[in-house]
Amino acid sequence: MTDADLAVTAVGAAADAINAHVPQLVADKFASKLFAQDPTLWGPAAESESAKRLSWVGLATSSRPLVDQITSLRSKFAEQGLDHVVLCGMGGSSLAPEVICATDDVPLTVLDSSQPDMVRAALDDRLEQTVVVVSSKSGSTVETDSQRRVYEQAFKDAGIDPTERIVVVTDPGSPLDKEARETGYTVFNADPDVGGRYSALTAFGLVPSGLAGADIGRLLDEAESVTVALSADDDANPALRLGAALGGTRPTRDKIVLIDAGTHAVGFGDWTEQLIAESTGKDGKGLLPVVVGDSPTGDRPAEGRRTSQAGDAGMRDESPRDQLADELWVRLVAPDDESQPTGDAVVNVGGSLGAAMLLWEAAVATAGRLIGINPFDQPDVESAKAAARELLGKGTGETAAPAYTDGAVEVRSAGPDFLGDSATVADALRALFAQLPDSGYLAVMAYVDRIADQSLADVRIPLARKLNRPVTFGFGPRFLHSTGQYHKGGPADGIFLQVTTAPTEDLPIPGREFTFGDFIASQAGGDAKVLADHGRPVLRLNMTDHEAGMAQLQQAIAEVCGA
Ligand SMILES: O=P(O)(O)OC[C@H]1O[C@](O)(CO)[C@@H](O)[C@@H]1O
Repeated sequence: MTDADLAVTAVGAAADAINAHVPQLVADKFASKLFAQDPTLWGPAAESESAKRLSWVGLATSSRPLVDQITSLRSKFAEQGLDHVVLCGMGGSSLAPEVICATDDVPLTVLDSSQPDMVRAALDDRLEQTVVVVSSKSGSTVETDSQRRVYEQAFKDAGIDPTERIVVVTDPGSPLDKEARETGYTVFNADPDVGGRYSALTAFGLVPSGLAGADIGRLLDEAESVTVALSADDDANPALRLGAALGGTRPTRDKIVLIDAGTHAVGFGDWTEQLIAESTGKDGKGLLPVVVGDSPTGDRPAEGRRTSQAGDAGMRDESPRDQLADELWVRLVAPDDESQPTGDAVVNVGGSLGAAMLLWEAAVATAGRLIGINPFDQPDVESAKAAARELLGKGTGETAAPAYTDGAVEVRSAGPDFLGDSATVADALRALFAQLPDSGYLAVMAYVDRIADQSLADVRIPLARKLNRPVTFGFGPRFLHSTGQYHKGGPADGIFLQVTTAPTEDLPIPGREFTFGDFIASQAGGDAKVLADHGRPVLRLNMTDHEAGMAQLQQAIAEVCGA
């Protein structure tokens, strides 16, 4: 099925879900009501939130004035030789620009971390030519505020006026909005009636991307070209079809494996991951995105290959395997790919980037209705932030002594006491894996420098093969703003492997009584505590020496997975 610029082609249980649900969605006029911003579509409990979270349906038009504003600002910076754009932002404030720029092959440094070495590497990179975009809808995200503080200090130390180098994107009236205007920064206010994970076509997606040189006008054209198709009460509507496949399979297939099957959109799975996980993972329900494709975040295998044999052989970076009974495979294909998917429950999705972003936003909103949740709130994210703040108040991120230390790796558990008589890292891994429910998943959460240690993401592959269950990999604290909601609010069947490390060198945060090292440790400690409070098993491995610890971890995984 193709429409202009979009293709949603399904087979097996995915096709059955489409046939079962799309006619009713059409009869209910869901699509036209969605694009008319009807807040009642997800039930009375969701109405107050959805009433202020639906402007994204019209951004292809309403964001148009931004294009010239951003393009002229880019020209002004270019005249000054400022050609290195750094984006400070988390989750919905950075994931879309990362994909937009990687796909347009324009350079953008995405600093979405509190890991001291990663922050320092960004600070040390071409400051003289650097423009920093500080993006935060709420204006209160501590990672972003901390990144802003160190860049302000770095510019001042270099004799550079920060107001000439820092551009702020935030909601009107946010704490950041007020402070930025008082300070004299260039400020773009984003549409307040769009949530972070739906903000790709707002100033949050467009300002960093446009300043970096991406063709943001084309992006809006692409979204505009499919708005009629996506708002049509019609069986061919690609958003209704994809939404039904995502949220309407019976028996439920709630593990959504996102496979790079030749899409031109680099790292698209990372952006979709937050949209799916944070929108649906709540009330003990939801869809778990499992990204197995290329990604600028380092999920790309070490050799950096882009392949497109995914989907046919099962998955790009795993040996051919049978589809699990609770998996839906979504193959992200090239825009002109009209191949038919094969398998038990597979959907091919293709289209230009702008069109695909609007498609997925509408599809997840559709899936949310079928699953019976509010796709626009994130009720469990705050709990981890509060736990992190509590630990910071105690001056450190660590709460408990290690159960034991194996070489350069401190071993701790949180939640159920599952370590037993374990004495090594390999023993601890086996003990954690023994906690995996039949319907469960393993989430690997690595609070490390995601650029320097990007190859760590490859551990997902042997672990998935060994466990024959979905395995996700996320760099911390970035995943806290993406899949973190699902881990806490979704089905309670995850087991968690948390990796933390000693930074090469810590980094103070100007005006704060804690360092980046304290902060990231408290984020990891806080998240582990909240997961434990939800009764989830967490294995916490802390590298007291980074290189030695990482080598030990790789060796232990190889031993346990029988490599
Ligand atoms: O743009 P902000 O307000 O800094 O929030 C960043 C991210 O953190 C969250 O609020 C929670 O994880 C996301 O929904 C959001 O995209």
